[in-house]
Amino acid sequence: MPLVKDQRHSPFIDFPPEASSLAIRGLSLAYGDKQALNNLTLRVPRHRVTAFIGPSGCGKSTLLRVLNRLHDLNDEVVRGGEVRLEGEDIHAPEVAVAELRRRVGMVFQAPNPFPMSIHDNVAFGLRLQGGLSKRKRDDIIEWALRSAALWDEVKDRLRTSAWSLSGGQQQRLVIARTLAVGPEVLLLDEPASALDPISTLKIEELIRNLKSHLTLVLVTHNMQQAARVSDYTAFLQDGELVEYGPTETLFTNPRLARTENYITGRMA
Ligand SMILES: Nc1ncnc2c1ncn2[C@@H]1O[C@H](COP(=O)(O)OP(=O)(O)OP(=O)(O)O)[C@@H](O)[C@H]1O
Repeated sequence: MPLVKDQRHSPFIDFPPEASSLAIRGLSLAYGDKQALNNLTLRVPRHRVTAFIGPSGCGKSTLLRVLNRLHDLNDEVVRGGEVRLEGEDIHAPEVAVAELRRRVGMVFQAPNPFPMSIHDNVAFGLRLQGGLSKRKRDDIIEWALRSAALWDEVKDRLRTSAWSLSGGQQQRLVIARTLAVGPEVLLLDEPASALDPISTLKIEELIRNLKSHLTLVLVTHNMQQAARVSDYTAFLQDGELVEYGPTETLFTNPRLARTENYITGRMA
């Protein structure tokens, strides 16, 4: 992936606009008096995995939630700056939030399948969109379950309750449900932190595979996980972007002492 400026001495990587999916500029956010994000500027490259890491409370989830406008209903939130998805301002008045959330899907820490069958979970968003024949819908459901590496485990019991699946399978079902409506970006907020090690590895493999056609943004507490799955890593502290670079560089040769102290565990 080409970079737009000499990265040897800068703690910030950058990408040309045509290689980025999301462009965040001068983004600040406060919950009432509590400043959570402070003047963040970064671009998220298309069809790559970008990890947000940093100590608890540094603003990782807040930043992720801005990207599909999950703060909209919180009257306390005051935001400044802008976020562009493929060049379009996501906060512009003409943007339909439901369509934005279709394009920018989100998966949370705890798997949250709906109380319905495996099939109906994946069909849910497709039915809301309407306009598809049953045959076409079933093809998309199979494609989404295959893309989420779940098809072989559920193809003979699509009509059973989603809650009969294991936690790891439920999380892959939620990913399939999100994929079914054709997002361009997938936001993952600690997607494996409630899962056992084997399920975690499956989710990580899935994340790596999905970047062939999706842009992925991963919030994780687990630095080994960020190192295993992401191409680029942004380190946040106290609501500020401290360093942003190729994951390998950030973990083996960080530019700043603050980053090094965090990744070596010298700072909680
Ligand atoms: N709904 C909210 N109302 C008020 N303050 C909030 C709210 N959500 C988060 N905060 C505060 O904003 C700051 C950033 O929180 P955020 O959850 O984004 O951090 P984080 O890096 O994701 O933390 P963690 O790793 O613990 O999940 C914290 O000080 C947090 O207490």
